[in-house]
Amino acid sequence: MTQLSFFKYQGTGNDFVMVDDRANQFDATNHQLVHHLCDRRRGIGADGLILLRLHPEYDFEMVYFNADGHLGSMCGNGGRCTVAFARQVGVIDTMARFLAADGPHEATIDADGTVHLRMQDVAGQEEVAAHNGVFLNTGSPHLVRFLPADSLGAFNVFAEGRAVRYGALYAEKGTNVNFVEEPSAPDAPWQVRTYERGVEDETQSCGTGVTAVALAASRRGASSPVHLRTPGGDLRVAFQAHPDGSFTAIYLSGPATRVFDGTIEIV
Ligand SMILES: N[C@@H](CCC[C@H](N)C(=O)O)C(=O)O
Repeated sequence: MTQLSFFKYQGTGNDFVMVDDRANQFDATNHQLVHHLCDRRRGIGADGLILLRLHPEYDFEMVYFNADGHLGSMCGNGGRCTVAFARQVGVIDTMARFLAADGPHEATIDADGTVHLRMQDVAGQEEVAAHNGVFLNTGSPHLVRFLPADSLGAFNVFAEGRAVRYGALYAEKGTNVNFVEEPSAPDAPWQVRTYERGVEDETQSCGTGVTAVALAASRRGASSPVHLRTPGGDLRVAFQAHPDGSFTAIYLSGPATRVFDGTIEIV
């Protein structure tokens, strides 16, 4: 029996077990252990687990696992939390250049703790008639489906999201699925609920998901920055949209909070 020290972070309710693995001691192939640590009844409980590792060319590397114990693709909320964590342990001050699953990222931290995370450029988006939505890759794959006014609150995100995630179109790799309601007034936020692949449930918020929604919304008239409201809180996405359908200078901004820390026995 050994003990693992961990920190718990959350960004708009998307929560993560954070491990300082600068000594490179965590066995990243131990999917069962990651799954156990993310278990809300038997472990610490989280939507994912993140290792903060050193990297020779960057301030640090972020290694992200979904709650199912397997390596995930990019995690926007997790990225913001890792930046806040890197500052907590003294790896960075208010600016970071780090490596994640989808490549390099830059970030800054405001005095109030807001983290601005630069996302990878996005080449475009694809109409998906079968699901009445659009598909984009913002570091993670996302289907965005727009719903009629006043329908998001009662919408069955779990059942509908799961059907798309495991459906014929995405069967091989799966996708995250976002359901969106357009703002009722010009300055109101876009409302988003997300079914997350790898968590296999609705989460309180998804950073790469709201980024996908903001870019899809720009094709429906929204201009940068787009304000988005998730069940776990508000996020902002700024970007430059180009005539060829691509997007650059994409920034995801929002809070990233340390919740608690501790140690857990592992076998
Ligand atoms: N919560 C994340 C999304 C993580 C990616 C995902 N679940 C996957 O691997 O498909 C976020 O904030 O972006």
